[in-house]
Amino acid sequence: MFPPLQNDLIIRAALGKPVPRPPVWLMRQAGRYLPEYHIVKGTRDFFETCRDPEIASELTIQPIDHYDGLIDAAIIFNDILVIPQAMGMKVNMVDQVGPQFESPIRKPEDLDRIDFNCDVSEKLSWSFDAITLTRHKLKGRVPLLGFCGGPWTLMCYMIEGGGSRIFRFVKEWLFRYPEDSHKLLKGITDVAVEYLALQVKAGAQMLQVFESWGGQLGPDDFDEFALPYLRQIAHEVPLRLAEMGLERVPMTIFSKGSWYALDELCDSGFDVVSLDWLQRPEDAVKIARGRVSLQGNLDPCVLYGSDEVIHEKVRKMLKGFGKQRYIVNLGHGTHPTMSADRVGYFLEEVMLASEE
Ligand SMILES: Cc1c2[nH]c(c1CCC(=O)O)Cc1[nH]c(c(CCC(=O)O)c1C)Cc1[nH]c(c(CCC(=O)O)c1C)Cc1[nH]c(c(C)c1CCC(=O)O)C2
Repeated sequence: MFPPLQNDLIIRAALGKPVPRPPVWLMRQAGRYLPEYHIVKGTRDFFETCRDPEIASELTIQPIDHYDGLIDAAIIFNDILVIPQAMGMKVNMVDQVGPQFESPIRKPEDLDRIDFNCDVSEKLSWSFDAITLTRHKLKGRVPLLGFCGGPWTLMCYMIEGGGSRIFRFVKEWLFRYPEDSHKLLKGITDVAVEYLALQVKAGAQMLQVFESWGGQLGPDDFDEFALPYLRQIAHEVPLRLAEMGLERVPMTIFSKGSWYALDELCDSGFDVVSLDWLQRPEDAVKIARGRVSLQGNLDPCVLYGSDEVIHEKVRKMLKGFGKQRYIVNLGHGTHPTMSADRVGYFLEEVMLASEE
């Protein structure tokens, strides 16, 4: 049904199969640092671009064209906040501010407003259409990744109503209303499982869960409020795929700031653990003991640095992780103020270092 895959490096690396060189892609590789992103997006509303399969597929493929041959995966152009939207919440993307929820949930009674039984295939149908169209347009050049937000991270946005510095409201839930917190986290998890499985049905060849606010939790609270739901996702998505008669695909967990949980994340059922730059590659490899593949982890701001610094840091990173069971990436997403040429220089250095 889809064109045959010509580059399966990331799938092989994720599953621990031998690769001639480590694959590379970048979190937020589609977006505002690319001049052509602004041309296509224009003044359109951000979520409108996500919901339009033609535009979403074009934005997804932009970095693949721009860095032709230097990027080994495409990630569907979308956002983690579409799960709260599917569950009935209104979210706007405000220029220079970021996401803003119209009425965040602040008290346990507000859970009555959340649609825990939403019909994912219907509510997010546009997202599946975008994945299917993108798979065709990619013509098998690189695998297409699907994704969703981690339950704890989505709970943060649903309660805080946007970004936050101290996460006062969501932490009040954890420490005052733990049962309601678990009810919400469980509800988000169920939707996430269905959403990920349906992305695979639509054509996604690998999946990543973005638990971007993982590091806001201390180790005990991570074990109570984040880890069990991540485990549930890793366990249930393959079961749901089997029910639908589909083969499982590799799954990655990126829990930013959760360095203390690396050992547990290696046993959580994911194939790949994606790291931020707070961890030394050598230490991560030791802790992982070959249980998973690792992804990451250059500080994205290194891309603001000189040629020499990028050259050195790329080599040090590759030496630390080794070239097998490893996917090259940044430790978090690209920034809008990065230069597309510097991103290109980084990718070229990765290719050179991989062949040394
Ligand atoms: C936390 C989070 C969000 N969204 C996402 C996360 C997890 C990753 C991370 O931790 O960064 C995930 C995401 N968001 C986007 C993608 C697309 C695919 C890709 O990685 O290229 C992905 C994977 C597009 C986007 N998502 C967003 C943009 C910018 C939209 C625009 O203004 O043009 C893009 C390209 C908007 C967004 N979406 C979100 C925020 C906080 C913002 C505002 C960011 C900002 O203003 O700098 C929520």
